[in-house]
Amino acid sequence: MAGANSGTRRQKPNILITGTPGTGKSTTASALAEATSFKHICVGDLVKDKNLHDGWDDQFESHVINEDLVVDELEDVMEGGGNIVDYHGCDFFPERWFDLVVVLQTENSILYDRLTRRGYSGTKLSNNIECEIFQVMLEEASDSYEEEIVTAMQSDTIEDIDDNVASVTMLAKTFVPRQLLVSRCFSSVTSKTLKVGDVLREARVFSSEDVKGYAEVSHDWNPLHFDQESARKAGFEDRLVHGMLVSSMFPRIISAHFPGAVYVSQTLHFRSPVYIGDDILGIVQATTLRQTKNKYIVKFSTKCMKNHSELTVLDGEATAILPNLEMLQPSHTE
Ligand SMILES: Nc1ncnc2c1ncn2[C@@H]1O[C@H](COP(=O)(O)OP(=O)(O)OP(=O)(O)O)[C@@H](O)[C@H]1O
Repeated sequence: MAGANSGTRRQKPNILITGTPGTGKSTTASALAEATSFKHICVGDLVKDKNLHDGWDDQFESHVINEDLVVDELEDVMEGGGNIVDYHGCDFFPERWFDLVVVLQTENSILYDRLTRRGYSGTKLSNNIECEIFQVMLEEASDSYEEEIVTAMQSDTIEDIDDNVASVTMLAKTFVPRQLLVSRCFSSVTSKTLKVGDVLREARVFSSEDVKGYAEVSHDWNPLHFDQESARKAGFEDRLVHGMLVSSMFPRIISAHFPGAVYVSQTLHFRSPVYIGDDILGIVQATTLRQTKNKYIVKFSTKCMKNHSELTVLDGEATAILPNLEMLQPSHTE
């Protein structure tokens, strides 16, 4: 599955919203489409409108979807990116289509009431409730896509919808095309849940333009970053990326996952040089969580490694205040 959608040239991500019927896929997808200006594709409607089915199933009271016709119908539009696809299944879509797969989940009694209100009863009702109890959709998504792009989100209340839309919008807006990031990943950690041990990761390759841009704002024009000869004379293999620029991966990773995070401190040890063009993996792991009145103070171990080796180039510790963690379940408190 590795590298399933590498090589894609889309500039905007494709997002799949999946889950058991009634978990709020259409509601969430349409709010998300409004927030992002992405296109909302409701596969159920598409199947009906374009006759992409093999007839009606009396037992399940729904059309028998023709998966091949659906894939053919959507292939071109998915290539362009910027799509939000909503469907209660996900294993037949080509893996390369999606950059983020959101599995909505709803507490069983809430889902039971919602489906009953929609007229579900008998086998249809019990099948769907069982599907939710056994987390069938999460398992299908986990089996079909890379772990890093699959995220489960609770969808019990209207506030959950708002939170989920805000989180996914943030991820969509910070999407970096594959040709710029070697292994961009959406973490399964969401802005609503965090526990000790959770890890956030993101990869980045720093270019000459990045180094020049950093020098322009920092006024650090050290020749080691711009002149190969100077870098070699100083004992390096090539031009260096500013260490502080590399370390900027940490606040970027934390704030991308926890919008509104207030960065309090960061220690840094520069262990090994980073050269322009190196593929760097930033790793941030929650090590302690402390709850105060209405916010959480979280310590993270922070590390950058060369992506294809075990070499640590930079490490340290960060502390941040996270204001929006209503569902946080602290495993450890200080
Ligand atoms: N998080 C939520 N909080 C409150 N109500 C919700 C939530 N999610 C969905 N609902 C309500 O549940 C009903 C079903 O929602 P929706 O149609 O979005 O679900 P769905 O997962 O797309 O279902 P289907 O797969 O059958 O199309 C709607 O009346 C919607 O308003």
